Amino acid sequence: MSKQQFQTEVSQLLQLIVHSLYSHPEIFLRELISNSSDALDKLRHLTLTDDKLKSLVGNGIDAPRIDLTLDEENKTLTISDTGIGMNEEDLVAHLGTIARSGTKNFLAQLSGDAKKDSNLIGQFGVGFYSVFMVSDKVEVLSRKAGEDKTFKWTSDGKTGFELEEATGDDARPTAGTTVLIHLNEEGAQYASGYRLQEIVKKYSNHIAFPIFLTYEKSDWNAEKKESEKSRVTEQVNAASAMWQRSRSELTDEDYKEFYKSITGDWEDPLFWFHTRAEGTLEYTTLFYIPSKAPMDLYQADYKGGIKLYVKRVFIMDDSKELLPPYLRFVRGIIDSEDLPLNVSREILQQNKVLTSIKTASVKKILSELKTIASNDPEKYAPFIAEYNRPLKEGIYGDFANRDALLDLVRFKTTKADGLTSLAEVKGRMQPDQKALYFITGGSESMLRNSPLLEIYKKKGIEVLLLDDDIDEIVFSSVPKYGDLDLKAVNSATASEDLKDETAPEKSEELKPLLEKIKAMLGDAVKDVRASSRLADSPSVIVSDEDEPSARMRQMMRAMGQKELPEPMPTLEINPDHEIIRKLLTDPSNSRVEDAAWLLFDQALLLEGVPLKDPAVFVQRLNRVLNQSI
Ligand SMILES: Nc1ncnc2c1ncn2[C@@H]1O[C@H](COP(=O)(O)OP(=O)(O)OP(=O)(O)O)[C@@H](O)[C@H]1O
Repeated sequence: MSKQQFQTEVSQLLQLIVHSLYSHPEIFLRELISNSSDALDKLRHLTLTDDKLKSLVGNGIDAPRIDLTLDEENKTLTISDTGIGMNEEDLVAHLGTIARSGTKNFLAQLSGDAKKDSNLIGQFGVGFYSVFMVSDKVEVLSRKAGEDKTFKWTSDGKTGFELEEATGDDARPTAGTTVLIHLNEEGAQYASGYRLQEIVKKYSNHIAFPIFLTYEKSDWNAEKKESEKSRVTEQVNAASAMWQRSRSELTDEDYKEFYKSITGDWEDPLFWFHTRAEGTLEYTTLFYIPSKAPMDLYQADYKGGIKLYVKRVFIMDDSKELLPPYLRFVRGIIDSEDLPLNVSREILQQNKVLTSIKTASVKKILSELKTIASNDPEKYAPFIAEYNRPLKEGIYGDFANRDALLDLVRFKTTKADGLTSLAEVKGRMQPDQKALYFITGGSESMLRNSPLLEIYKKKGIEVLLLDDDIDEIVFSSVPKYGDLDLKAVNSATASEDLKDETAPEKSEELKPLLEKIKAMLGDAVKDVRASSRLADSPSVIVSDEDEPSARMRQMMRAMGQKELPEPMPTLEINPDHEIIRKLLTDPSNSRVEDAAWLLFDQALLLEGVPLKDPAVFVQRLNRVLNQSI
């Protein structure tokens, strides 16, 4: 028997682990199962490629499996696999040192602050040594495939380990590794078959090899009216990483069942996108679009819907880092071959591998949706009914994919029934139309009746009706659709587009009246000018491109922004309207002041802006009413 010290780095790492770096000691099982799964993967590969090992299959190499055996009474758990195994040198090298480059560097970075260090260690990975969170004595019996001897490695996880050749009952008849764990106080909770099943299902359900559990099972004997204990061996995992199979092997039913098993949803998903990437980065993604938007879609503390796996080992399932927030309704899995197993949430945020996977995944989801939208609008409609709004958030938040998202979002317009795409609106443009126009700021019926649309109706120009409360914020940040300008109908530049030749003359004639009204309205307006966009209404409020509109200001205030400079809207007057004509022919009319304020207030009301002083408005209205009756 030889007694050996751990490499200094191992001792340091062990110290760190045992001093509760992990808040979930249960992950020890995930780590050991994952090691077994790796060992089985390696041997599987060799039995396919190495003639000597190929010949040993069935005679020294058993069928791949992982066995968990629980001894409830003695509080021991063994994890045994039929994988590649380790010889004496391997055991020293793998379970006595940390061979990874950068280990020293990593340990030097540790600060002693458990929280900070746990993030770092997440990136580094603790692997096998995590077993010492639940045990003070671990025995490893291992026999390397193709060799005869079994070696026994024993350690208390403190200073070092003992190594000897295993004989008698300890000698393994076939290749593989058995890890015998004497559970300590912390680990005693895992001396339960039910608990182990739960952990295996949670973390290792889709490990590609069968995992069997031997434990003391209690069954209710109805006749005797008592529970009976019996020792049983049951397979506890599904043993198929469904997403690792090729698309051609899988039926629609397979996809739907798997969706239901991971989401608990009763309904079938709308669509799914299954991709395997090979090259610099290797990963598989399987994304589903639920037929109904998740209940928490609009809650700040929504749960992310993507499960992250590393080499088929479950890592986490509620991270918000796996897809951008606007795709929070997507469900499914990302399985990476390149991430470390212990990747922590904090690490995920800056991990380059994950960033690349995320970028590619977003592109994939959006392009698949685009294909459905163009090939099968009927299939696309229920998707839009549920998810148009989150896509709009993407237009605002995901600059890199804005163009793709603009093509996916659907709109109400003044011409089309139902919803339509920007591409379709573009296709219906008038020959001399200079831009695409939209109107925001109220309910659909308010928008449809807005005076701002009068001239567009007259000219046959289609206008997008943006009646969602986030539309104004979203679309004020989108200057273009392709090479076409996108303009709000109440913006000054939209009115430029509509100007006709007669306008300058009219504005000359109107000048004295405009100045008079401006003087009367004082600080309430920035300017009063002749309008080129009104047909039936006498007045309208417009705002400058670079200034938030009246309604936007209201929203900003509601969201707690108090320091907003007072809005200075511009009032536009329709030179052809009867009221204005009357005021023009009788400049000394005593009612000009009331008229000026009423023209302004009614324009505000149509914009959906509440009046600052409704009482004054009503008094004025009654005065004018009284004079006219
Ligand atoms: N069941 C096993 N069968 C064969 N070799 C094993 C087994 N368990 C561990 N090993 C060997 O010990 C090494 C160290 O394992 P450990 O879990 O500490 O790190 P890792 O698996 O390499 O890294 P990580 O767990 O961070 O992915 C493994 O790389 C492997 O070579």
